[in-house]
Amino acid sequence: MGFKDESGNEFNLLDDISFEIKEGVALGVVGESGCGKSMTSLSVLKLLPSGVTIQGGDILYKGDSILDMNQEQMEDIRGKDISMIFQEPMTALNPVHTIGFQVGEALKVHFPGMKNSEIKANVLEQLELVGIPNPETRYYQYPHQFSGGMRQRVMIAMALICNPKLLIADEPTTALDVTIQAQVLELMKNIKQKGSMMLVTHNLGVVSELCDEIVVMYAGCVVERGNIGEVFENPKHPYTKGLMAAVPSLDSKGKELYTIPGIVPTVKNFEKGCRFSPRCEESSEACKGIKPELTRVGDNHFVECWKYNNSEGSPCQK
Ligand SMILES: Nc1ncnc2c1ncn2[C@@H]1O[C@H](COP(=O)(O)OP(=O)(O)OP(=O)(O)O)[C@@H](O)[C@H]1O
Repeated sequence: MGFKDESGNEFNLLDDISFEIKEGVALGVVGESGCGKSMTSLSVLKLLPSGVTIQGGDILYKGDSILDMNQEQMEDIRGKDISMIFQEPMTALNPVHTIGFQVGEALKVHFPGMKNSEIKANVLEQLELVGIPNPETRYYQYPHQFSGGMRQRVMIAMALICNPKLLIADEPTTALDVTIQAQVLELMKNIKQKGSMMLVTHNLGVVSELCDEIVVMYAGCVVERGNIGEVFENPKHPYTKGLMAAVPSLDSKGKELYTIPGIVPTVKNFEKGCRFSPRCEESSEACKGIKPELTRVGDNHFVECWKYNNSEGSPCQK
């Protein structure tokens, strides 16, 4: 996936992204800001910002290519089969429509035969399920009458109203304060029982609580992915190890918190070889020049690092 700058130069924002979300599985996508998490999740629903295009590869939903789908087919899938929760509920909600209208809109679009009374009953049930008190009253209220946490619950109700097979949640708790975050996470845990989930977050703690599998992204690439237990117990990529070491814990109280040296490069400054090598404490000459391939290092555990590329692993079958 790439874009052209003002001078017409083309840049690859995402490269060689490969992963699968199986039915009933919650996948966490982590990485620092600017690593490409949001671009990856937006591409699943073809909601990329203008100027950013997908130039190769494929995105399959139940075996069908999303990239080959036309506008009408995409509209049929969005909100019904695959739905999305965004970081900022206020920007995603329309201030001039009631909450009831907005939550029920997807039902009207996807189930045109559904009676208004049925739509309302479904909306009230959904508002109740996501923990909004007094749904009968709240149904007729507007977004500005809701707190940040309640607005996020409305967003979740909107995303779930058609019982999607896959829910994509991009930093669903970032804009909320800590106590509300905990409540929304609890809600997400319940949602997880109902289908597949792709959870985009900076927060490894959230991933460990909610997810079955993890994808670690760095500078537009997947650098490690696999089963959550395996990756957390035995992280292989120096970047994953760095992210884990940077999580504060009770043991680290009073000690200086580890930070990964340097910053994520912008797309114009990606290294030719391993993109993490300039920040990597384990890098060697082998890391410069050619990008490593994603390599299998366990049953469901893959890593893109020269340390494993030639010796311990075998190339991943994409
Ligand atoms: N509209 C755009 N046009 C071109 N490049 C963009 C655009 N939006 C984002 N980018 C670039 O794409 C790359 C990936 O950004 P993305 O938002 O996917 O990262 P992220 O990991 O989700 O970050 P965050 O956690 O801050 O949301 C970054 O280098 C960013 O600068």
